[in-house]
Amino acid sequence: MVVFSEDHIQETRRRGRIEVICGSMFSGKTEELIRRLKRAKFARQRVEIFKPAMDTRYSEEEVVSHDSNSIASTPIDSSASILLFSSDKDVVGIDEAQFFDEGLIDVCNQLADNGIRVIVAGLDMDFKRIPFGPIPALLAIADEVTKVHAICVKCGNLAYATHRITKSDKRVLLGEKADYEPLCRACYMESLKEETENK
Ligand SMILES: Nc1ncnc2c1ncn2[C@@H]1O[C@H](COP(=O)(O)OP(=O)(O)O)[C@@H](O)[C@H]1O
Ligand SMILES: Cc1cn([C@H]2C[C@H](O)[C@@H](COP(=O)(O)O)O2)c(=O)[nH]c1=O
Ligand SMILES: [Zn+2]
Repeated sequence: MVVFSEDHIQETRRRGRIEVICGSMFSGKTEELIRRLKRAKFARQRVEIFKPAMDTRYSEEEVVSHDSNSIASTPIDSSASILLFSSDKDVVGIDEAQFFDEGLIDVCNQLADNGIRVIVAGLDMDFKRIPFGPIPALLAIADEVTKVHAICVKCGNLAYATHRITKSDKRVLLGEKADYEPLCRACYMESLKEETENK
């Protein structure tokens, strides 16, 4: 029996489905999204990538990973715009999906129902570990879910949450290593305890 580690059918045959890549910050969500989208392009699929226009962290136009991998994208303000730009596409990628409105759930379903492969990447939880924006509902309706993990910067175990270093209670705060760190559950709890003690 021959076992392929990659399901190549996704890259060559037009078949509607929703794939969600989730995890903490630095877990490799964007790299995995870019990897799948670049492979789809090699397979001559018509690909479009969207990101929230407010995510200007590394670039206004491109989707960029923490390791500087990048791919051209279309920044948009509202999930409804995705439908306008996607009718002639085979594959649609969406990064930083946690920042989109709840309409994204219906948009992804409509695209997949129309035969488009939809690949969504986003944070599953905010810095307080509360499920983030439309991601929990997208996980529910997805055909396939991939949870990726960063390395806990305190102990080297697998990280599962994002700890905010910067003092701010706002839910949305763009940032990277100076503002956030990926931690395992035990180190996350320890950090919260230290913060309470130092108040
Ligand atoms: N603690 C960490 N654990 C794993 N990767 C890390 C860590 N800190 C920095 N990185 C870098 O982040 C990259 C993943 O970046 P990216 O795909 O943009 O993640 P995400 O989109 O999940 O935030 C890794 O390839 C690695 O180079
Ligand atoms: C946890 C958390 C994160 N953010 C912001 C910080 C970054 O700009 C993005 C996440 O980017 P990544 O590709 O997953 O590294 O989200 C936020 O606004 N609020 C939060 O609670
Ligand atoms: Zn740890």
